[in-house]
Amino acid sequence: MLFHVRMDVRIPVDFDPDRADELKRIERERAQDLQRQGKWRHLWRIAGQYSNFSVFDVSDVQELHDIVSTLPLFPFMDIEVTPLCRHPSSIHDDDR
Ligand SMILES: O=C(O)C[C@H]1C=CC(=O)O1
Repeated sequence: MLFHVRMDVRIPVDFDPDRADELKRIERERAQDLQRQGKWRHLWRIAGQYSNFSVFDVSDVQELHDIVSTLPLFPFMDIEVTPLCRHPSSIHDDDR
C-alpha cells in the first residue's frame, strides 16, 4: 500500500543543539536504510520549510505507523497521512 506522508519538523528553539544534531544524524541513517529497503519510496524537501513530502510503500497502515512512530525525530513532528491508490490513467506499472 502507498501512503503520502507530510512531516513538519518542529524542534523547540531551546532544545540542546548537539542532541538535535545527533537525532538528525540517526534520522538520516534510518531514512536512508528504509529507502534502500524500498519502503520509503520518495523523500522530498518542501521548499523553504523544515518539512518533507514522502511516499511510503508498506504492507498496511500498521507498518506505516510502526515506521513513522519510531523515527528519531517523531516526537518533534506533525504528521499528515493520505492513503493512495492507483489512478486509472496512470502509465506507471509501479503505482500500487
Ligand atoms: O528532514 C526531514 O524532513 C525530517 C526527516 C526525514 C528524513 C530525514 O532524514 O529527516
